Amino acid sequence: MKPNTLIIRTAGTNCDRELAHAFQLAGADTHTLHLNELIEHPDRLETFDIVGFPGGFSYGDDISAGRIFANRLRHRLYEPLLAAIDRGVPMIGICNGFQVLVKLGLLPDPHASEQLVTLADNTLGRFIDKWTPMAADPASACVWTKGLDPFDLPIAHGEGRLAVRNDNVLQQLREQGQIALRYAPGHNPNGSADDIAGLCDPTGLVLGLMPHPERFVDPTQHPQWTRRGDKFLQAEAPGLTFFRNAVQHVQTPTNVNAG
Ligand SMILES: NC(=O)CC[C@H](N)C(=O)O
Repeated sequence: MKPNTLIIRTAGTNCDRELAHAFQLAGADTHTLHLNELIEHPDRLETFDIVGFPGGFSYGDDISAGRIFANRLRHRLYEPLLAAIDRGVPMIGICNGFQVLVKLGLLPDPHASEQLVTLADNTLGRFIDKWTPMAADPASACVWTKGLDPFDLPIAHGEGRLAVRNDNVLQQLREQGQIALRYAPGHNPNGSADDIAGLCDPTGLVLGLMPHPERFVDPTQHPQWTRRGDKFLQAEAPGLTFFRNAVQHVQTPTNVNAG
């Protein structure tokens, strides 16, 4: 079966088509819905196997990036989103989507009573757009990052500095295998605590990350593809691995609660 993937967009979203393309390459069907439509018909969430929150500048990054999108979800759709996670639905928030997931409270722990982490202005104080080396933590529970060797992905953000409420929170994230992705040592582009590039929830189903895996689903999207040799060209692009992992996860019957 082809998993049915929901992509939620709103005013200022700009990566929804790339995200749909990536999911389609990985073997999923995709439907892109405007947030207003989903708020009117929250039961539509029940028909999807995977959910994606794309990047962009939702509501012009007003107040802070992702805040308005997150508040609308928090007040109108939080329960249906929790129910989807309980059903075993993997979710990914990329860049602005990650900012939405942490400000909404789905990450790092959907049952926490307060916001535990945030994404603040880059330490350089400006938007940064560049290919960046990083690695997935093999000990992480994350379903999206399984089997990835160290790789490069493009980053493109102004507010990507992950800040944690206190050291206990960071310790817990480490112990629970929630640090899914880290920038390579010496390549932290934004000042994130512990070089964190991506976090998952304790179940490993929900991933948020600042880099853009949907922009590296074919080896020739890499700036050095002409110099990296045949092996590089024949291998699956690492960005695509994220989406294939999620598709395979929901195609495995024991991972999904029909409930
Ligand atoms: N590419 C993105 O999603 C950018 C996110 C957000 N607008 C920022 O600048 O931080």
